[in-house]
Amino acid sequence: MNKISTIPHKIIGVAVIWNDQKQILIDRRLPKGTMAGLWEFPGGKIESRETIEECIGREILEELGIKIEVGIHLITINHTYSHLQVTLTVYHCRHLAGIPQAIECAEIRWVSLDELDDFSFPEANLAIITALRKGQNDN
Ligand SMILES: Nc1nc2c([nH]c(=O)n2[C@H]2C[C@H](O)[C@@H](COP(=O)(O)OP(=O)(O)OP(=O)(O)O)O2)c(=O)[nH]1
Ligand SMILES: [Mg+2]
Repeated sequence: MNKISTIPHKIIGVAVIWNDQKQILIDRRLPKGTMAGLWEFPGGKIESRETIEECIGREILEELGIKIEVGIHLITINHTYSHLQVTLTVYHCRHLAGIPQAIECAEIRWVSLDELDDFSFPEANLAIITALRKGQNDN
């Protein structure tokens, strides 16, 4: 008999936030909960009646207290974890104002593309990081 999948599906807006030093902002997830302690690109769930760009701007203000410009789409990843399915819609963004604060995460860092290898990310992020590196080679 076919088993109907009942695992939750989250639609997430994700920001790759660049500063003027060509660094990217990453945050470390809290020590408890889903994917505890892993690093990620900041973002969160889309709410009804907002666009993905609005979602990203809102989440970044809520989670980090900074203003960003949401730029071009980088990649959309559909990934299934054991108990969760995620759609990560990732945009290049630019830091505009404010000093990032760890409001809803454990830690934050500005890192270069090369330094991303020193941090542990959720499985779905491999494709995001590959897309970022590919983009770098095109420049
Ligand atoms: N923001 C973000 N989420 C990611 C990344 N990679 C990845 O697998 N995810 C997953 C982790 C979470 O399950 C989900 C993000 O959802 P969320 O931030 O709204 O939810 P959460 O689990 O932190 O907490 P909650 O609000 O559901 O309690 O996407 C990433 O790079 N950035
Ligand atoms: Mg979040």
